[in-house]
Amino acid sequence: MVRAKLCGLGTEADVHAAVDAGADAVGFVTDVDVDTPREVAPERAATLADAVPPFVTTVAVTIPDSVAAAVEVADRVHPDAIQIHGEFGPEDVRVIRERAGVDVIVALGADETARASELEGVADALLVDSLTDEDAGGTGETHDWERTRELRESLSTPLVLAGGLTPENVREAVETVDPFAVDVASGVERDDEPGRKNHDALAAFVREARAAVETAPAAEGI
Ligand SMILES: O=C(O)c1ccccc1N[C@@H]1O[C@H](COP(=O)(O)O)[C@@H](O)[C@H]1O
Repeated sequence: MVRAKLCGLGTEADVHAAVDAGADAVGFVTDVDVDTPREVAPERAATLADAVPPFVTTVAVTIPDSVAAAVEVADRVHPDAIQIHGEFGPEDVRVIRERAGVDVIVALGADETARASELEGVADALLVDSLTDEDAGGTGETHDWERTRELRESLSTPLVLAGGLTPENVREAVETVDPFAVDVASGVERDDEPGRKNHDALAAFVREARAAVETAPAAEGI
């Protein structure tokens, strides 16, 4: 069954709603040098992560400008995993894993197939997103899912599908790409308050993702 990460949470109420919705992972956007309504300070991310019960993975989502900055975010937030955006290579990821002592999810663009191969077996997961020129996510834009399916088939590292997912399109996205997990930020937000979550949309997103008919070999015949 596909897993769901609900990302960009900024309040305790949104954290509880995400957990109640059945999230497998929750994300806190912190230390990103871009303009986004989802950013929280590392200390706030740590407080929110503290409110997450066992069996739900906490993820610090960040755009660090160095390996040391990535480790510092992990040290300040104490997440279960860190999601790094930026031009990090396999050796960087190895060092971050070792120094931070947490799983490392590397965000990359859907066309970065060579980089994905380099990071295969080094990163704990690869998150394929529709990134901006600054390597940021949260764009609300989808990408070519057929291509991402081909990438997924070429990798054994878990692939997380992100970028423009919503309760309305996530079922088709899962059926097309067959990812390990899906990730959403802007597609489950309130219209009247950017950055805050629509709690009905959080529940609908998880429900729709899990309603998808999956086609991965591991799921066949079960
Ligand atoms: O959400 C953000 O604003 C953000 C900023 C900087 C780096 C990553 C960010 N978010 C990540 O992007 C995905 C996809 O976002 P969306 O669903 O297209 O809005 C999100 O889940 C985060 O992992």
